[in-house]
Amino acid sequence: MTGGSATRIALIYPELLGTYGDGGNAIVLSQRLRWRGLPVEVVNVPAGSAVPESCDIYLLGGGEDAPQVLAADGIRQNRAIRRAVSSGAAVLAVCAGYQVIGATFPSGGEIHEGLNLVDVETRRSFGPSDAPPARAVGDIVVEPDARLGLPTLYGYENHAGRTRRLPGASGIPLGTVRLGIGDGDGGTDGIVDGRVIGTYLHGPVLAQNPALADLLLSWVHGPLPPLDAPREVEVLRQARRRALAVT
Ligand SMILES: NC(=O)CC[C@H](N)C(=O)O
Repeated sequence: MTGGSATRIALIYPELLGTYGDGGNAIVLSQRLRWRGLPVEVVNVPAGSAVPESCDIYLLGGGEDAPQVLAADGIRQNRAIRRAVSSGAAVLAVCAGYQVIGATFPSGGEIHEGLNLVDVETRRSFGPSDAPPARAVGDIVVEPDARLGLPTLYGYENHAGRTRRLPGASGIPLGTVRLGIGDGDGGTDGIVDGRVIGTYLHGPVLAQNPALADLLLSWVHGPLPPLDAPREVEVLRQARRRALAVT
């Protein structure tokens, strides 16, 4: 994006993908820009409306199985997010959003087409047994891939789906699960492919992990001025680390 223009943050279909409070990610991103004196515009994209192509960061949150089908169908009406990504936009997709940006995901006993932005697929189970695993509910702690230069990620998860990379998938897992389930493939959570991030972490994830917010912002803005962030965030992160007994 160019020098003085506002960073545009699109909150996609919050009525369908807002069940778990992930709309807070838009608040965190915009506040971290405002604290730095940088202009920002949050673009609320109501369910069913055309997704604009002109945004810098696209946010998709978590939702229930049926709403996420509606969301995928609506977003697919145009290819705005795909075109924006190929022009340098970033995406943060959480839980249902993560499933939706992949190739396929389950809902109502059927497999639905995702947006194919990242090379993952989601099912109720990838195991041999007919009985799917229990819903993944609780705290989740992820050690991010070292290449991302991020500290430990904290959040909570609440999902039935299990996600895995497709053969030959591009991108890297967001990180290694130290507590919780994540993708459920035996150790990873999420994907980072170019400027597209998918993850199972709610929280909102950017409120608990401001370094991840700044990574997204730096991708679309370039180097960010230093920020004298409120100390409370780090105090809360340390308290969380101790409470979860993750060393
Ligand atoms: N928290 C969510 O977004 C849930 C996603 C999806 N409906 C599942 O249960 O797997």
